[in-house]
Amino acid sequence: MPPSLPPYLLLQTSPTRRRRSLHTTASFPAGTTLVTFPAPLLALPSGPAALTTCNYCLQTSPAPSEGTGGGSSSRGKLKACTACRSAVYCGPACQRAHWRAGHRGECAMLARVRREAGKEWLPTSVRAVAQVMVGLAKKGGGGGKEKEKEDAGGQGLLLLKEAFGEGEGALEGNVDGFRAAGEEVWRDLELQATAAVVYAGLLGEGGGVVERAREVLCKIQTNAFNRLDPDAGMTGIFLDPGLAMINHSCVPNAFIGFDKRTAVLRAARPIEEGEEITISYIDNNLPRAARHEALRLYHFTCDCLRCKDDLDVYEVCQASTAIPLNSFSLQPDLSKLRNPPIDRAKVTKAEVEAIYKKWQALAKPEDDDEAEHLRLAQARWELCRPLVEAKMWAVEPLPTTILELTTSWQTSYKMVVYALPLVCFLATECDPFKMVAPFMAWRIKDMVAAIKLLAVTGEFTASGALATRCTHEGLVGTLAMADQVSMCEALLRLAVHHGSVGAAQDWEVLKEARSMLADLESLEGREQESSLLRAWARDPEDPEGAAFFESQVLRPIRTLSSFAVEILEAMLAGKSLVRR
Ligand SMILES: C[S@@+](CC[C@H](N)C(=O)[O-])C[C@H]1O[C@@H](n2cnc3c(N)ncnc32)[C@H](O)[C@@H]1O
Repeated sequence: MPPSLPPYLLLQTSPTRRRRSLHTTASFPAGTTLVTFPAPLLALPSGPAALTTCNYCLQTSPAPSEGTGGGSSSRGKLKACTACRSAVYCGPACQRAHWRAGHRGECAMLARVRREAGKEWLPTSVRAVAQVMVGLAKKGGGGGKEKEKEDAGGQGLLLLKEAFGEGEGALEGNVDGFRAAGEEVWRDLELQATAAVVYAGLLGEGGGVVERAREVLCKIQTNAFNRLDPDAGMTGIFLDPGLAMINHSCVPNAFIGFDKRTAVLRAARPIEEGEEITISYIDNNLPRAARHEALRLYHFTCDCLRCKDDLDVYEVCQASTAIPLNSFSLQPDLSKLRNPPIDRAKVTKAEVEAIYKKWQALAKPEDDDEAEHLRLAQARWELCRPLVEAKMWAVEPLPTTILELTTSWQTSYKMVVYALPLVCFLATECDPFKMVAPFMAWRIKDMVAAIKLLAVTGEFTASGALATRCTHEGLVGTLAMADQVSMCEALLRLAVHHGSVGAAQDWEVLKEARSMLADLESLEGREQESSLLRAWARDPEDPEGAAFFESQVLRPIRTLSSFAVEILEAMLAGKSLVRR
């Protein structure tokens, strides 16, 4: 039993290809933190990010500044290890902790690679395999196993040997699956394994050391998680033998978040006693063929309910036990989540698969050329037309098409005002159906994006500049009439409440939301509005608070959201922008 697992999660072993799985011995409400994994076997920033991300806590920092010319180099606020200069840290505490957690074993190797091969960093998988191989090559302390257990490093070494060994506690490697995946895949693994062995200085060991390293790589590919950071995107890999016992489902009951060097497993919906804990290894909202393609790396065919019955995102949402959590959200109309107003007759699932394939095949512009990006957005929107006709806004690739456009408009002088209806649309018509639990990070991120846009449009409204920056009279009129400060306060209360459940307490987005809320609460002359919103946040059924939220927040957000499609049609399909 991996030591990182608590007693209320039972490891079960069956002879099927799924082998081991984790089951609960108790029930848990949605949002419960089930386990934290603070001491991974491997936690690495990705490739070159080793020079811009603290190698221990994995926090990124501003762009590197020039070295000081002495024995150590300074990279922004990060300081490099003076010996290898290939691992950087945000402070001495992280540097010391990383030394104990594994840098002790790789420092000399990284220094040699820099000296002899001129490489400042290694590809993530190569560095990971080299780290493991160096660890496995260690003979252990002079005092034997018992002595090894006594010190923290020894404990880590024992776990490493167990995970990458052959015994019962060994990680699944799917080696036969990788071998059967074809010559190209197998050869590529060999190249990476060879590089790791060479860099680790173990080539002379003989005895099938490259073969051994390839098996290590197979285990890492099967069990390490891409450390997905909602702010910075992908930032490296994370492997814990306990976390690695959790199987995949496209309708998972749990999800992983990352907080610096710790992975946190939380319940995505209420979980019953005895249920298997599952997470999604991939973006589970893609159409089935795309999901199965993404899962090929794991060498199994998913037979979850979503796959068996080919359920789309709306069918999954309709059956979700997390729906009631939306009473306190921007989509409190629970009947809409249970009976979405879509027209399935307009597009078949096979057509959705075909749309997704063509959408993926569209070439992305290589630079920032605005015209090229617009052409791509137009082509994507045209491909998604059957989904638009069916009003299936939450079915990929439509929400991603809208999200990418919104993200680029947010920072565009010309388009920023139009980004607001789009982000309101995402937060009400796409996100709640795709991610039913309101504490999911992407739902919170879109709400915070709406708050920031409201702050921008609020300034334009106050200065009278709005009408000159926007030709959509409905949008101008709605913003002129809206109490944009109360809208911001309500969104902030939602973000802070749900962010505190589903994310790390020092998640940047959450910290920012907390500080913006404190600023708004201290504004003079808004005592009445604030008190009504506080009442609604305490109890979403509070009659006065709920009425205020409905009329001053939800109604304008729905109106803004209702402009999104005509704005998209005008900007992407050349239709006129309706003036009202
Ligand atoms: C991270 S491990 C999960 C633990 C694994 N079951 C074990 O016994 O070590 C990932 C591997 O587990 C298996 N697996 C995970 N989810 C599965 C599923 N839904 N159906 C079948 N096999 C699955 C696959 O072999 C996959 O490559």
